[in-house]
Amino acid sequence: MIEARELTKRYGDKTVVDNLSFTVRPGEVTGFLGPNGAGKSTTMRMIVGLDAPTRGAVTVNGRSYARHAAPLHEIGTLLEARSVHPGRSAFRHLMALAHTHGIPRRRVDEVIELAGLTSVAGKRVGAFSLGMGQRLGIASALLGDPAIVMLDEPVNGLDPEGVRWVRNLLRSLADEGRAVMLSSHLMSETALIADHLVIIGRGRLLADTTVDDFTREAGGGGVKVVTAETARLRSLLAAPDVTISSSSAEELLVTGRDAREIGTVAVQHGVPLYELTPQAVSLETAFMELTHDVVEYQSAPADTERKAA
Ligand SMILES: Nc1ncnc2c1ncn2[C@@H]1O[C@H](COP(=O)(O)OP(=O)(O)OP(=O)(O)O)[C@@H](O)[C@H]1O
Repeated sequence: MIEARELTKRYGDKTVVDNLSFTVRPGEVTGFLGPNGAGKSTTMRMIVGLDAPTRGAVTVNGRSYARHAAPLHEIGTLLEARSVHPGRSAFRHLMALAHTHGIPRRRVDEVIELAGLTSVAGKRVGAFSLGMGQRLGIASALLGDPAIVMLDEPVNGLDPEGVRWVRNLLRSLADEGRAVMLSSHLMSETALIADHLVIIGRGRLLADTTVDDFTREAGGGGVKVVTAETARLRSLLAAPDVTISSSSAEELLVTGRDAREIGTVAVQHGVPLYELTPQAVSLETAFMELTHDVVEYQSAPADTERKAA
């Protein structure tokens, strides 16, 4: 479990992490999201003691990272700027790490296989592709069989097979009871992997919620109903707290009643429905809405760029 309490980091007069409290629980994948410069990497660095908080604290399995005698067994990490000696092979890199914790060679072989690196284990790390480097980073994170796994942008540079591998791996790590935290810019990917979301903007907590609740609440999207009897269904559903709009002859967008309620009314009155779809917004749309005001590096709208060109 990772517990951050009032975690704050200032660089000069700039507060990059601001009074941040959140918990990463065992058995769950927690997605850590925020626009560029929001403070995600700084927070992750503080979790593993690479940066010291200006105020507040963060613990890893109950104590600060530095107080663990064998931290690789507590938390395995993949952080963006990871230093791997380019002249070393993947095997030798992992063996060197294993030596620091008395981890046997058997475990090194295990994580090499788990990460799909068997055929390149003897190759110089300097010659690795971005994706292979990511796999090696994940293998290193898992070496100590840690209770917590924290990965900064783990699917960065991976091909679709690699992305699916990370997704399945993180799911199974959480299902084994580990606490998994990942940061990502890929909202749709995070929606597939994460159970829980911690979203920050300009260093502050914007949302601490589940993926389902987040998209549902941000959505308020209503329910799309397709039927040949729109007029009849409209009158059956009419109520002061119900809003119904229509974009075509057979399509209604109903807000104020969920799909189950609409379906029940339709069946009770013999109105055939061809479609009944809750309009949940995508995580990406919900994220953009939430973080719109706190984006540090705002791009110009595409049409402005075109005009300027
Ligand atoms: N050592 C440092 N000195 C001064 N400012 C820093 C330092 N490290 C980070 N910052 C600033 O802190 C802010 C947060 O940076 P951080 O890298 O934590 O954000 P992030 O959410 O990980 O961003 P990204 O998604 O782009 O990786 C940025 O404005 C960055 O410029």
